[in-house]
Amino acid sequence: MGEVMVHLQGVRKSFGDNEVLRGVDLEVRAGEVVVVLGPSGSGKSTLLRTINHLEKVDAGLVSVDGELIGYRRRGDRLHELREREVLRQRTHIGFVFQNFNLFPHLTVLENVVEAPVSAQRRPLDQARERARALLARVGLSEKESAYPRHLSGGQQQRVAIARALALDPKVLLFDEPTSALDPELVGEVLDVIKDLARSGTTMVVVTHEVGFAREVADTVVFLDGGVVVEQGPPSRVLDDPQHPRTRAFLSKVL
Ligand SMILES: Nc1ncnc2c1ncn2[C@@H]1O[C@H](COP(=O)(O)OP(=O)(O)OP(=O)(O)O)[C@@H](O)[C@H]1O
Repeated sequence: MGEVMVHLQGVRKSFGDNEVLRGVDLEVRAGEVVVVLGPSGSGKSTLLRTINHLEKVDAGLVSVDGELIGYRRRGDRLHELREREVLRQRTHIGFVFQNFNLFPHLTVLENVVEAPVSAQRRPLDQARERARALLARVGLSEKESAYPRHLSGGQQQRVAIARALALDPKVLLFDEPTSALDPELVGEVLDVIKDLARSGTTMVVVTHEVGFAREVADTVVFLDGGVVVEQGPPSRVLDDPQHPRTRAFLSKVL
């Protein structure tokens, strides 16, 4: 495993009086696949969203590749980053949403080309060439001229993964990437994520797929009530859980 790529320290987040994250520490190293499991409402999506500043933290620090997300240190004080700077940082972080979030009026190829051209100012020809290579990687070369509405959910999610990769992210975040899919389409999306894991992509995956966690995760993080109650290799957390909350969760889902 390489250097620390994502670092969360004492992260807290409330929505009104609902305290959703209650002091989360997390470290993700380059090339590591971290799978976050936990009951519904435990704060998994919120945790993921703090990593690219889609949610602003109330307390604690988040950094990606050594850069503070949302804040800059000046002397010993923290100053909030301007929106432009947050957007720049976000281009180093790929995010794959549950519901794909493709642009409906753009073709598959245009969806993948859009971010590197608009957010990273890459030349169009170069972005197109890279997008075609990524569509080949997710097995969708023949669909480059189709519109999202003509694709299955699994195909749309594979386009969304290609789009996230087009930014050459330092880390790729997945928020329940298969939970909006019909069961028969889940496998094709998980296969793409497994392929990325094998090639050393740094990833944080929030999912309910315990089998996937067992097969792919280097580290399983179990979140409950906004705190990490247990973390470690899948062989330990899933097969020999130490915390009663982890045991209770696994007895329901396995
Ligand atoms: N933007 C928001 N405004 C208000 N409350 C929110 C917001 N986002 C999340 N919450 C609340 O935070 C809590 C945790 O939500 P979160 O989506 O992070 O949990 P989760 O573990 O991902 O759940 P699930 O597995 O059901 O997706 C929930 O009570 C939710 O209602």
